Amino acid sequence: MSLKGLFNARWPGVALFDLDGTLVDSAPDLAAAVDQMLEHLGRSPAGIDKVRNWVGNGAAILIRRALAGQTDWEPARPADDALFKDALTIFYHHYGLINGRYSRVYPGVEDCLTQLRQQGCRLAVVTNKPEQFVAPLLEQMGLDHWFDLSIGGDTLPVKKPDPAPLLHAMEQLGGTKGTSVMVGDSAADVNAAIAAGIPCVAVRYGYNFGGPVDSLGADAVVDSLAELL
Ligand SMILES: O=C(O)COP(=O)(O)O
Ligand SMILES: [Mg+2]
Repeated sequence: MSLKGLFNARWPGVALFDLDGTLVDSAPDLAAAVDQMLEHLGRSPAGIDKVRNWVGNGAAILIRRALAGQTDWEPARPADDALFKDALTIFYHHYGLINGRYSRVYPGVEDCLTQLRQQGCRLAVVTNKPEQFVAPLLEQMGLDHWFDLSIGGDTLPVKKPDPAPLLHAMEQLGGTKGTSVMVGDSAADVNAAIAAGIPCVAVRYGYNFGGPVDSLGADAVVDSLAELL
């Protein structure tokens, strides 16, 4: 189905948006906090180009990847448990201080959210980012007022690619599988949507590292959220 057909058949319904790499380019803040954590542990900084590729499966996997200096995507290699816990605590501290400072809303996002709301669509953020960082980032980016609900990576016992966060958000907003759409940037988003039985639009500009976004199996792939309108 074409992008237009996909949306026309579902609107006004429920749109579930991934956060990092879809609505907001948060990699500069995540990279700064990861590098501060690594320096604290006496290690060399990883830099934004590596860190960007480690985002999308939640903070714990981001930190496991950073400790392993991973250049491949799967699986996150196990790290010494005590070291991992320390690293995660240090990362949370630094990210809490820096969250939103260098992050930017992607072009096309404001227009897309404005128009979807005007059409009566209900909107939720469904992210793997830990919940405590979600509201502060949305507020700082001026995006909080668009969303009826946000689900973080630790809001439920499971996170994307498990379908539960998507289904939970959809049900909370009174949506059905026939009237809901997921919009994301990574394999976690597309696989969660497939498992939930709802269509997924993927953006090309985000952080997916598992290969080209076009081969993830999304129902549509766009270069900007403006294309959804
Ligand atoms: O891994 C993360 O913390 C980012 O999560 P998101 O891409 O699901 O917003
Ligand atoms: Mg993402």
